[in-house]
Amino acid sequence: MKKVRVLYVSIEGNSRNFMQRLAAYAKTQIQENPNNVEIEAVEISDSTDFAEEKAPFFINVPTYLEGGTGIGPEIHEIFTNALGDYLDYHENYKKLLGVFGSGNRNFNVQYVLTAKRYAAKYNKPLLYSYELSGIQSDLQKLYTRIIANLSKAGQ
Ligand SMILES: Cc1cc2nc3c(=O)[nH]c(=O)nc-3n(C[C@H](O)[C@H](O)[C@H](O)COP(=O)(O)O)c2cc1C
Repeated sequence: MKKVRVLYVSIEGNSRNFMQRLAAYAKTQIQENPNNVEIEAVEISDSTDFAEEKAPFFINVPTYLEGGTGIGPEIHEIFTNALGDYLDYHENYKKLLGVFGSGNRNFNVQYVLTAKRYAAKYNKPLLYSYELSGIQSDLQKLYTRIIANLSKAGQ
């Protein structure tokens, strides 16, 4: 059975909840079709040991920014930096296939800006974004993007 890792950050629990539901959703899809892909959701935090990723993977990151108006050059990421460090470790980012992002539309132009910034920094596509802990259709759409992009990458 094929399996892919999705590395994620979660400070307040929304992304963790989403990723657990995504892994459970993938299991239901595998029951329907054994060729579907299992999701290994891996939380990255300040206490995660760095490791070299062995296979292509995705990331899922919420938005936490600080500084200035929020969109100028003076902004910087808060709370998600462990993921950036993990991606840089042994050039893990070279195996990164794409980025999923979450946020809150109340932040207007800053909506899912962290994921956009990660995508731009590592020159990878932002494949999907959703609000807070997402809804069922987000799970379905994001899972479809995972399957499509794995296949595009020849996995
Ligand atoms: C201090 C703080 C700053 C945030 N800044 C943004 C933001 O700039 N843009 C955005 O779309 N969402 C922003 N959010 C919303 C979070 O990204 C959103 O609640 C997300 O689901 C949190 O994920 P988590 O619960 O997994 O940590 C912010 C939330 C907090 C608490």
